[in-house]
Amino acid sequence: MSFCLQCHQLRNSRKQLVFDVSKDESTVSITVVGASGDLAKKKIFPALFALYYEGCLPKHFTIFGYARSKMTDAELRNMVSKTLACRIDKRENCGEKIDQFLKRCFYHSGQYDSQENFAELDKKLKEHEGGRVSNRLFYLSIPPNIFIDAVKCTSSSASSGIGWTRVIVEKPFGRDSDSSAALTKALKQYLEEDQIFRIDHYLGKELVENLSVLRFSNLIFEPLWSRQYIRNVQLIFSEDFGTEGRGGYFDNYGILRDIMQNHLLQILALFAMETPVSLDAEDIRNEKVKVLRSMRPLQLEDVVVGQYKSHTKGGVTYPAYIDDNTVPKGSLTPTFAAAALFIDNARWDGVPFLMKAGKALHKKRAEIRVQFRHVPGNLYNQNFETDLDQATNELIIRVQPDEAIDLKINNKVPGLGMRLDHSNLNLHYAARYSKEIPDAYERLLLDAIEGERRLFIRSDELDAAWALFTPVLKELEEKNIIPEYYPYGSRGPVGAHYLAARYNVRWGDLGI
Ligand SMILES: NC(=O)C1=CN([C@@H]2O[C@H](COP(=O)(O)OP(=O)(O)OC[C@H]3O[C@@H](n4cnc5c(N)ncnc54)[C@H](OP(=O)(O)O)[C@@H]3O)[C@@H](O)[C@H]2O)C=CC1
Ligand SMILES: O=C1O[C@H](COP(=O)(O)O)[C@@H](O)[C@H](O)[C@H]1O
Repeated sequence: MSFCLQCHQLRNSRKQLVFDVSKDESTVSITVVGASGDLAKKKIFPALFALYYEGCLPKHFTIFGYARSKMTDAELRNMVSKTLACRIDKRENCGEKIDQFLKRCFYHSGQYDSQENFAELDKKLKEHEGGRVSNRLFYLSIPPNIFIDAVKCTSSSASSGIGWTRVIVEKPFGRDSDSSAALTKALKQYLEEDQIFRIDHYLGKELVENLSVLRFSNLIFEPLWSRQYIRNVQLIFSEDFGTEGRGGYFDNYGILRDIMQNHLLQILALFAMETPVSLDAEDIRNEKVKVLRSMRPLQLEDVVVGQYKSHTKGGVTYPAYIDDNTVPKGSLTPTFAAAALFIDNARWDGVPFLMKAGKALHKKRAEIRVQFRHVPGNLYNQNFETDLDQATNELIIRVQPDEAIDLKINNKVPGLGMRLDHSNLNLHYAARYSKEIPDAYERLLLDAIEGERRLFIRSDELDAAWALFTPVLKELEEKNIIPEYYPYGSRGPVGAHYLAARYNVRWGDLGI
C-alpha cells in the first residue's frame, strides 16, 4: 500500500491525473513489440517492473511481449526474471514483487506484418481485459524498417475498441528530413498525432527534467540566461565503450544522428527556449519548436568528426570501430563529433552552443556546461593565480553519472593575504536524496500511460531538428569526409579543441 501512496503523491504533483491507481476499473494492456530484443530486456521490462513496484501501474494491467521468436509465457517470464535479478535486487521485498509482476506478463509470437497474428494478440488481450474498458499501449521496440508494418497491424487488428490506443515509437525517426517526413506521413496513415509517442529517453532523465525547474523557479538563473551574461554553452556526451554489438545499426546512422540530432539537441532546445505560457505539453513544445527554428543549420566548417581506432593499454587491446564484424570494411561513419551551433534570436545571438559526443572515450558522462562572461572591471583580476579565463563562473549540470549541479564561484582563500580561489557550490543528488533516481524509461512509460506528452517529440519538432542537421549530414557523406582517428579510451580527436578555440571556447571537461 505504501507504494501506491508514493505513486499517488507522484501523480498528484503532476498536472494531469488520468486514473486513480486503486479505484480505476478500466484496464491498461501494454504490449512490448520486439520483446525478445536488447532494449526490451535492458530497459523496458525493468522500467515496467519498477513502476509496478512503486505502485504506479493501474489496478488492472497486463503486459504482453510480442516478437517472432518462439517463446512460451514461462520462457518470457524467465527472460524477464533474469534481467530483473541482475538490475533491481536492492529493493525491499523485491523477490515477492517480481513474482507478482511476472504473473501479469504474457507472450505472443507473431510476425510484425501479419494482421492475422495481431488479431490473435487482440483476442488474447480481450481475454485478459475481461470486458472492461481497455486502454492499450504498444511499445515498438523493433528496428525502424519494420515500424510501419507493425503500426499498420496494430491499428487495424489490435487497437482498443472503447479506450485509448497509444504507440511509443523508438528512435531513429528517419535518417534525414525526407525519410523522417516519410515516416511521419506513414505513421499518420494509421494513427492520429496524439496517439504517437516519439521517445527520446534523454528527456526522461532527472537532470534534464530539472533544467526547466532550475531556470524558471530560481530568480538567480533566468535573468542571466542570455547572450548578455553567457559566453558559451557546452553539451557533452561521452561513453567509455564502443558500439559493441550494435555496429550494424550504428553504421547506418553515426554519432550525429544517434546522439546529437536528438538527445543533445533536445537538451539544447529546453535550455534555450523562451518561457512557455504554461507547463502544458503543447506550450512547452511550441517554445521548443520556435527556438529550433531560430537556429542556423549546422555548417560543415563547424563540425569535426572522428572514429575510434584500436588501442592497447595495460596489456589489453581495445578494438577499433571497424573491427566490429557488423561494420562494413572501410566505413567512414563518425563515432565522435564536435559541432558549433548558433541561435539567431535576440536572446542568444552570437553565443556558441558547442556539442561534443563520442563513443569509446575515456569516460562515461553527459553534462551541460554554461560558461559565463568575465566580470567587467573585476577589482580582483590581479589576485587570481590562474588565468582569468578559468576565473569565470561556470554552471555544470551533470546529467549522468552521479547526477549533480555545480556552480563554480570565486572566493577568497582564508588567511591574511588576498588570494582568490575557485570553489563549487554543489548539489550532489546521491548525498542530498536517499531515494534512487528513476530510470528515464520509467518516467516516460508512466507519462505515456497517463497521456502526458510533454516529454515526447511532436512531428514539427522533429522536422525542425532534421532541418538543422540534414544538409551537413549529406555533405559529410557526399564528400566522403575522412574522420580523425582517435585511440579507444582517449579524449577524442584534437580537432574538437581547434573547433572550440575558433570560438574562443575551452571545453570545460578538459581537466576532469
Ligand atoms: N538497444 C538500445 O540500447 C537502444 C535501442 N533503440 C531503438 O529501439 C529499437 C529496438 O532496439 P533493440 O532492442 O536494440 O533492437 P534489436 O535489434 O534487439 O531488435 C528487437 C527485436 O526485433 C526483431 N528484429 C530484429 N531485427 C529484425 C529484422 N531485420 N526484421 C524483423 N524483426 C527483427 C527481433 O525479434 P524477433 O526476431 O524475435 O522478432 C529483435 O529481438 C530500435 O528502433 C533501436 O534503434 C533506441 C535507443 C537505445
Ligand atoms: O539512444 C542511445 O542512447 C544510448 C545512451 O543512453 P544512456 O541513457 O545510456 O546514456 C547510446 O548508447 C546509444 O548509442 C543511443 O542509440
